Amino acid sequence: MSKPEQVWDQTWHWMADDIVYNYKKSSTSPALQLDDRTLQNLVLLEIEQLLQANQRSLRDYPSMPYPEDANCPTYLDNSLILAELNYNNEELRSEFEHLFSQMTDEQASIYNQIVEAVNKDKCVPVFEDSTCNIHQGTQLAELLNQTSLIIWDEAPMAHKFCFEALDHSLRDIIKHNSKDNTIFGGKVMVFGGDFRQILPVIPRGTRSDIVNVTINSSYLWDHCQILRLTKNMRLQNNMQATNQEETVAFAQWIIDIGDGIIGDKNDGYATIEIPQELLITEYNDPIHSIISSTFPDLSVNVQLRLLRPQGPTLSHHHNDPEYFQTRAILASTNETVQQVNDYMLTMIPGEQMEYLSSDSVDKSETIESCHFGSLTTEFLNSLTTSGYPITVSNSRLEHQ
Ligand SMILES: Nc1ncnc2c1ncn2[C@@H]1O[C@H](COP(=O)(O)OP(=O)(O)OP(=O)(O)O)[C@@H](O)[C@H]1O
Repeated sequence: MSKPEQVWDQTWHWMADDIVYNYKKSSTSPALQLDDRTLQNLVLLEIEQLLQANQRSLRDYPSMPYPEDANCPTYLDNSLILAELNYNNEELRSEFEHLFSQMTDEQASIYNQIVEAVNKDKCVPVFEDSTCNIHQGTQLAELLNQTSLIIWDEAPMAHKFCFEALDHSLRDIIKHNSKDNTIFGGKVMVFGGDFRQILPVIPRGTRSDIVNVTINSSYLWDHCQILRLTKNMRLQNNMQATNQEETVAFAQWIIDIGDGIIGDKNDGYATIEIPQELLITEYNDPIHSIISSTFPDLSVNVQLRLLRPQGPTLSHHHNDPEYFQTRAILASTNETVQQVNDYMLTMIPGEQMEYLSSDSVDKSETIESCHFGSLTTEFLNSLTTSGYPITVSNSRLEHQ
C-alpha cells in the first residue's frame, strides 16, 4: 500500500464502529460518548496489536499516526473513568464557546493560565499525617492518574487537613516517571473561594483557632499562586436596571467591609455604619416594612385584598417565579425566617399546604438504643435546632 494514511483517513470511523458498540455493550454507560481522538487511538492500538502479531509495527509506516496512550484500553474498563468521559462533545463545545466569549479580560487571563499549567503539566496549587481512603490499583486511583486538573471550590471553608490529606494521597498514588515527591503528585489543583466569606467552623473555637486551620496556614500555601477575580459580576449584570455609579460604589463598599477597611480598629469585632439609603428608617412593624420594601407590588396587592377580600386582585406576582427568584430576605435565625415566611404566606391567596422535612432518625451510625424508639415524628418535627433547616414548610397554591 503506497499511501496508508489516505486509507486510514477514509476508513478509520468504520473500523471504530464496532469498538464503540462493544464498549457500550460491556460498560455500565450505554450512552457513552467517546471523542474522535480516543476512538482513533483505540483503532490504532488494535491495528498495532495485529501488526505486532505478524512481527510488524505501525512504526514501519512513517506516514501513519502511532497510538498515543498505551493505557487507553485498560482505563476504558474503569467505570469511574467512563462516567467522567460520558459527556456530549458537541454540546460541551458549544457551551464552552458561549461562556468563553462572555469572559471578562480578568477571567480569560486566569483561564489561560490554568490551561497553560495543565498543558505543561505544571503544578499550580492555589491529623497531621492522615491520608484519604484511596488505594493504589483501585479504579479511583486510576481515575486520578488520568486526571489533568482538579478544581476545589469554596476552599477557604474547608479545614487545611482536608487538603493536606489529599496531598499525601496524591503523592502516594500518582505514578511518576521521575522519583521526585511533587506536591499533589504533580496534578494541577485550582482552589476557588473568597476569604471574606465563610471560614472553617471550629465549635467554640477562638479567632486564632479558626485562622490556624484555614488553607493559608498550611504548608501548601507556599506553593500556591494567587490569581484574583475582582469584578463583581452579579452586580454588573444588574447595571442596566440600576444606577451605574451606585452599583460601583456598593460593590466597593462590600469589598471594603470584607477587607476590614471600614469601621474602627478591627480585631474580630467592628462597628460598621450602614449608608442611610440601605436602611428602612420609618416603620411600625419591622417584618411588614422589610417585606413591603423587598416585595413592593405584592404588598399593594395584599392591601387591596384586605380591603376587598372577594374582589379581583390587580397584581399576579405570586404566580410569577421570576419575581421571587430576583429577591430574597435573609435572616440569621430559623425563628425569624419562620416569622417572615408566615407573614408572606398571609399575603398570598390560595389553599395552604404543609410540607414536613425528613422525620426519622438515621440509626446507621449509632448503637441501637431503646431511647430512639421513643422519638416520635411529632417530637422530631417540633425541633428547631441551630444549623438545621426548618422542619415545617408551608406554601400556598392558588387554583386557577
Ligand atoms: N463573564 C461573565 N458574564 C456574564 N455573567 C457572568 C460572568 N461571569 C460570571 N457571571 C455571572 O455572575 C454570577 C456569579 O458568578 P459565580 O457564581 O461563578 O461567582 P462566584 O465567585 O463563584 O460566587 P461565590 O462567591 O458565591 O462563590 C453568576 O450569575 C454568573 O452567571
